Amino acid sequence: MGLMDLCFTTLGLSFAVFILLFDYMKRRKRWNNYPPGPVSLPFIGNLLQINFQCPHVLSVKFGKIFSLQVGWKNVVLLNGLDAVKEALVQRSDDFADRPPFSLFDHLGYKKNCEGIMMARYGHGWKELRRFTLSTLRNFGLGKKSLDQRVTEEAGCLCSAFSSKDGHPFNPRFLINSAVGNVMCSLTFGNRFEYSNEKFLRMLHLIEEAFNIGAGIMSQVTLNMMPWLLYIPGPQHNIFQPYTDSFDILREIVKEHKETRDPAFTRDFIDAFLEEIEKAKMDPGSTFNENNLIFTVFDLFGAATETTTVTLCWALLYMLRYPDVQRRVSPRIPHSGCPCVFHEEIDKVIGRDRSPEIEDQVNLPYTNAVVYETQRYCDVVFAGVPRTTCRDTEVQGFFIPKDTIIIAVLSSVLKDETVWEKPHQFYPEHFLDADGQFVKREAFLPFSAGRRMCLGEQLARKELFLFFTTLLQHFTFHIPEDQPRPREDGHYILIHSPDSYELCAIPR
Ligand code: HEM
Repeated sequence: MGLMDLCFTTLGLSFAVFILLFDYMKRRKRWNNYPPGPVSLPFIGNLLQINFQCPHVLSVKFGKIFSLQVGWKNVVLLNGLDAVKEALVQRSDDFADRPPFSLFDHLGYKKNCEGIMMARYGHGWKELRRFTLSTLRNFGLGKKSLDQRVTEEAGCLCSAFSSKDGHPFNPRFLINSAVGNVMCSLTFGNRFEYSNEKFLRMLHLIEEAFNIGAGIMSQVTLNMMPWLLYIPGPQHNIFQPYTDSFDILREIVKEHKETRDPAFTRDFIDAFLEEIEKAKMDPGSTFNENNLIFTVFDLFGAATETTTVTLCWALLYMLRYPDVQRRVSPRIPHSGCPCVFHEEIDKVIGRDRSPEIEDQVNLPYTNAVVYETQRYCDVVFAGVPRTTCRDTEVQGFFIPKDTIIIAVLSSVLKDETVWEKPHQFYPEHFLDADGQFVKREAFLPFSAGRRMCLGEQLARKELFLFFTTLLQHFTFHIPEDQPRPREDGHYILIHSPDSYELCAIPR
């Protein structure tokens, strides 16, 4: 071997040792009492050991609070009611941040212009969340109340189901259109026909963007290896549905600006434009036009998939558990079981008027079925990632600042120490001995604490009113010659049912 070769080999080896040492230092845990976890591999950490469908499976070995290494990022998973509640509720402030997400950095998200879902915890997020909550909650804006908008849409959804004349169909598309329309009504001031091309394209783009944002490529690969975005390749295609959605929203905002009457606020976009006007002199304000686009996009993304998928699960459970369906709405022939709850919808609401949100208190069984659907299908099964804003602790474990936190909601909704039948569909979880509805502390499908779901009230209304109106008008059957739909489904950020068909028979 020549001197030159020897030099290169020594240099190469030194470099390799340096890189391995650097990687080791990055992955080394220098804190006492940091949550335990599996041994991590150089550079990729525990990436190969993560079970994306059931992230809490390692808790069997490491306990309810355990750690993972994803690349050089420290991740801690919290499982079970006690750990999740202590972190998200009792130490709400410490766990209120979101991790940086390189996908969004490349889309132009920056301080005070990062929408609401992935916004870093701070003044901008607080201001925007307060504004969004009060604008959606006090929807005295425009001519119609929020309840009226949902009820009207539930009627349109029933007409669309009727048009299937009892033939088999997959309900997902119609439900998604109805749920999307409620958001359109709140944010743009009007609903669309389910066949409107612009509307369909927007729903399609949002779904595509949601799936991309939730996919392995953006969640893990681009976050771990953001340099991939600086070289050409198919990874750049992931931005298209986002930029196309932003273009559609930009056009809608432009129309609003042209037709806006400052004396009359029609919808969320008008209300936001008013805030932009007020904040004109403040260059650091969170109320700016790009942030309006990102916020509306977030609202659609957060609201449509979650609510649509939950309603699809609700109908799937009605097919799988006809006894439950019969108790909610009695027209399915049954074999002589006592009719304690059976006539609930017919008895309380009848046929001549639409269900209203006030009916909830008089429909304990129906309400329990909706709650149990959310518990059992655990749509957002691993929550949305959080980050610690400062050094903190949970259940005696030390968790340093900037740790990514996964509060596994599924482990709370199916916590074996809390629920009587955690792995069964059992509406009685939400009923007391007298058949009255009871709320449960471990019912956390919307998460908890500072960053908990902002749309809970709206989602609750939609789930109850859509479900009750559909059950008032139809009985649901599995189409002849089709198998009973499966209840395991698939997991990509949210837990969705595999596609299935049903027959909606008018009652
Ligand atoms: C069944 C329906 C829904 C479920 C299960 C659900 C669940 C969730 C969950 C688990 C989170 C993460 C909270 C956390 O980080 O701890 C979240 C956040 C969020 N949700 Fe929902 N959601 C639903 C419907 C909606 C609707 C209808 C809206 C729209 C109005 C909405 C808007 C949001 C927003 C904006 C956030 C981010 C909040 C923040 O970071 O401050 N969600 N949701």
